[in-house]
Amino acid sequence: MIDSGKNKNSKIQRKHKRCQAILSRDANVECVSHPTKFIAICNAGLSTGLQKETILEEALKYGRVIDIVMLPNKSYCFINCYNEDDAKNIFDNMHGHAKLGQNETIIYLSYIKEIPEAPNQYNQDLPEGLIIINDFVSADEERILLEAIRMSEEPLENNLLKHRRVKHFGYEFLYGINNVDPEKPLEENIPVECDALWKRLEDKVPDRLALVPDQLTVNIYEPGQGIPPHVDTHSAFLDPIYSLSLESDIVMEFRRSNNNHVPVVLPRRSLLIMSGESRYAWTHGITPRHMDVIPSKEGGGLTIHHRTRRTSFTFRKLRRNRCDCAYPELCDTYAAEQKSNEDKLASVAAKLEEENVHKVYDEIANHFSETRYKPWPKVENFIKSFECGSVVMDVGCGNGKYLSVNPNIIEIGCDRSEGLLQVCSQRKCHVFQCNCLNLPFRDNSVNGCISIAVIHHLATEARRLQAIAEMARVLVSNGRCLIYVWAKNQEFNCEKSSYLHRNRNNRMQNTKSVSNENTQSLSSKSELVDLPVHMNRTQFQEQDVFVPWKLKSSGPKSIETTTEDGGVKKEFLRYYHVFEEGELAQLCARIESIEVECAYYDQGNWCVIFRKK
Ligand SMILES: O=C(O)CCC(=O)C(=O)O
Ligand SMILES: [Fe+2]
Repeated sequence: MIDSGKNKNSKIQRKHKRCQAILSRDANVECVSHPTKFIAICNAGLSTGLQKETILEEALKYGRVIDIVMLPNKSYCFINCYNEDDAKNIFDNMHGHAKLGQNETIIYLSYIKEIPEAPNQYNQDLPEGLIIINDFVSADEERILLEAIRMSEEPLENNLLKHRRVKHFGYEFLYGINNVDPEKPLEENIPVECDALWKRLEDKVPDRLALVPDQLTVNIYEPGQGIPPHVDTHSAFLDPIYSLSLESDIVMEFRRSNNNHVPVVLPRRSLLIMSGESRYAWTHGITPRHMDVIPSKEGGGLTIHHRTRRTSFTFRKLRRNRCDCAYPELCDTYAAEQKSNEDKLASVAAKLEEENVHKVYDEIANHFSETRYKPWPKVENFIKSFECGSVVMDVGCGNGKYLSVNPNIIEIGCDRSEGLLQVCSQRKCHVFQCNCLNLPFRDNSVNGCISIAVIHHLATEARRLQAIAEMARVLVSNGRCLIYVWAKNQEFNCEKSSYLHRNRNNRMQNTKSVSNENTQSLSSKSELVDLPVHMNRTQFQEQDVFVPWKLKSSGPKSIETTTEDGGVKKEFLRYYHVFEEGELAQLCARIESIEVECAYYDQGNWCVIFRKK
């Protein structure tokens, strides 16, 4: 069907009305029927994929523009025109037309009373520490500097990858690691033609901002090229960083967070100084495009700047000490130190677990197994709640006492201790050896997990979290997991754990600080050392403790005492992290893929049941 002119007009009018309703509802903008210098354009906004420069380029064909206001995620934008005549001309030529962008959508214009608050303005409210010195070099100097770098016109291979040409002086900036190698200076130093700049800088800025750089990166941007948003690596360079813009103006975008975006015009021959917050905490980048919206030099409005080639000289001084900036969340030095501390701690923790958990359980396996035969009712109920044919994994299955409570499901046990696994095998249970930090199972592969009295043997929070995350990973969607850990508080709601019941002596003092051979060897590296040895059957005073296991036989890693009957008794020290109330549930809450269904106290343990989403 072909639209008659009349039909078409009434269709435009209907859609126009709908747009005005959106403006009023969404942006609280009042549309008026008479011309004003303010125009709203519907179907032309950031959410429809249009850029400011596209809209401005079109509008400038019909009138002068002071500003274009685009709001994040909106399908409309606003034009602040030079005067009503400019606005009328723009309105008459653009309203109902379909020429903006690639998607051919019809745009609708409305006169409005006022434009909502503009989020930011060019070069106003510059990021803290950002300075632009206009005309830092003369046209003659610009020519001399460009000659001095004698850039090859041939694009190099890695530069093709970066979509711009780059050349380094003094030290090479290694893009693979985003750093420099201070031990490998380049043959070519910063050209001597730059020397005069540093004296000039000294006269213009406070001493703190006047460095003599030892590294230069020259970037050549053809129209359409840019540099992705980045923070220059903290550990590589000192504060400040300089960037000299040659051959043409450019807009550099500074961002601190999603809604903290400041586009800054860098005029040709100006020097940009990034110091303090702007150097350490804001990213800077150049959007690859062919034109920029910039304030027009005359009249105070906006204009389009069609890019031509820009060459920038970025001068920096290598950092030879550690970065001690005030922005640790963005600092690679800080991140590397954190990582190294974490790695050290993890290695100490692994050793502690090896000596004071794995080896001990191997030694005491048979004796331990004799004391563990009665399933706890709530654990048993949990295992029995799985429907026929379910696969349930017992992570840290010990002597396998839970592996045969539900004959309708397939229960698989795993444990780190070979001694305990042997006990399981004798009972004909399905078991294998692994560490609960890395379960050799596929993602989403089991219906249930239990972990009874296991993760309290892991010596850092990160490792306890990892063990829970592993169980979450292997569970199918809607799969459930039950975790028991020893509670620091052995008496909850007047319920004394059986652990305390068994204490006949009711000793007052319940820890003795003994450091065995093992803790001494770790003591220089970790807080996890010199742990108190807990007196059996008493309340815990500390969260990280050694809990003794007394065995009447010989073996390593034990303290020997002579018993009354003259026999030799060995005391093995097991490492425990006993949990505070809420601690286990809080750990689980940090894993996004799961939901804690219930948390309770049972026989001196904190317990959590979680479900995979
Ligand atoms: O071109 C510029 O002005 C900046 C270049 C830059 O940020 C860099 O090389 O790290
Ligand atoms: Fe940079």
